[in-house]
Amino acid sequence: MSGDKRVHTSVPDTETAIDRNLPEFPAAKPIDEDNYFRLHKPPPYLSQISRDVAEFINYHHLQKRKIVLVTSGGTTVPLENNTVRFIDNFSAGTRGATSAEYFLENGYAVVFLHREFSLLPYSRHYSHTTNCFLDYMTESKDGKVEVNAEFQKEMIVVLRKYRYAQSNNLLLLVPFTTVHQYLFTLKLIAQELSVIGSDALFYLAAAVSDFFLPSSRVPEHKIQSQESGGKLVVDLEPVPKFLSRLVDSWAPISMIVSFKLETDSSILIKKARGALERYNHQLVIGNLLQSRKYEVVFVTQESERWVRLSQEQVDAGIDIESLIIPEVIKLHQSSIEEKKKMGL
Ligand SMILES: CC(C)(COP(=O)(O)O)[C@@H](O)C(=O)NCCC(=O)N[C@@H](CSSC[C@H](N)C(=O)O)C(=O)O
Repeated sequence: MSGDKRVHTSVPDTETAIDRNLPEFPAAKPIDEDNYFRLHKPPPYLSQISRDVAEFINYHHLQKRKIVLVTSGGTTVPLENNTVRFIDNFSAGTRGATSAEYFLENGYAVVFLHREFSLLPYSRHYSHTTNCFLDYMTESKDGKVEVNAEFQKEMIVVLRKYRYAQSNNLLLLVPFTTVHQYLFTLKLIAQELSVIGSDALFYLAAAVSDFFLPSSRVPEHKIQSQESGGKLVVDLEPVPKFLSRLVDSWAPISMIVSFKLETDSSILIKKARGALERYNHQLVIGNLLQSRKYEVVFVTQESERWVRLSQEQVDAGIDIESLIIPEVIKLHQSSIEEKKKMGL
C-alpha cells in the first residue's frame, strides 16, 4: 500500500458500481435529484473530503476570507464498471485552473474541484503537454539541473505565487473523474460552504455530462465487441439538473456562476439566458468552444455583455480570465452587500 494519503478518483470503485439490487431508473422521465442521490451509493472517499473541506472552510471563515468553489475539467460516464471505455466531456481545465489563480490573487481561498490529472493552478504553466517543463531546464557545468536563464524571471513569479498559496493554505485540491463523483462531491461541498452564506461563491467551469448510465445497467467487465452483433448500443439517462438543487437548496444564499458552452454562435446567448431563467442564479458566462480563450459573454437578469481580449492582449499572451475574474468579484461584492441588507 503506497504512503500516498491523497484521494484518487480515476480508478473505478469496483465495490459499488454494479449494485444489481438498484431498481431500474424510470425510463424517459427526468431523474429526480433526490432519487439519484438516494439510489446511488456515495464515493467511498467522501468522508475524507468532507473533513478536509470543513477544516478548510473553518480556517478561512475565522479569518473572514471569502471562499470560491471553482469546478474544472470534464466528467466521465463509464460504460463498464472495470472501465475500459467511457464518454468524456471536453475540457482541458485551462478555464478553471487559470481562474483559480486570479481568485487567489484577489484574496479568495479556493476549493478546486477538478478532473483528476487535468490542468492545475500554477503547474498548468509547465505541464507535461503545453510547455514541457524539461524544456525550461539545463545542465550546469558541474552536472546539476538548473532553470534556463531566459526563463528565470517568468518562473520565479509563478513559483512564488504557488508557494504563497501553499504556505497560507489558500488552495484545496479536490478531484473527481466520473459525473457520479462530481455530483456527490459538489453537493457535499455546497452544503459545507452554506455555513458561510453570501461569502461563498460558486464558479462552475467544469464540463458536466448531461447523460449517465445508471449503476443498474453498468456491465462489470469490458464489453465484448463480438457480442450483440458487434454493435454497441448505449441507453443513457439524463443527469439530474443539479444546478436547480444548488440554487434552491444546497447553497441558497451564495452567488452562483455557471458557464454555458456552445459551438453555434447563433444560439449562445439564447441558451445562456435560458439557463439563467431555468435555474434563477446570478450569472451565466457563455462561451464558444472555438473562441473561449479570447471572448465570453456575461448574461445576467439585467443584461448581456461581451468581454473580449484585444488583438494586442492576445498577442501579449494575456489570459481572458484576467478580465473575467475582476468582473465576477465585483458582482459577488454587490451580491454580498445585497444579502447583508436583507439580513442574510
Ligand atoms: C469547458 C470550458 C469551455 C473551458 O474549457 P477548458 O479551458 O478547455 O477547460 C468552460 O469555459 C465551460 O464552458 N464550462 C462549462 C461547460 C458545460 O458543461 N456547461 C453546461 C452547464 S454546467 S452542467 C449543468 C447541467 N448540464 C445542467 O443543465 O444542470 C452546459 O453548457 O450545459
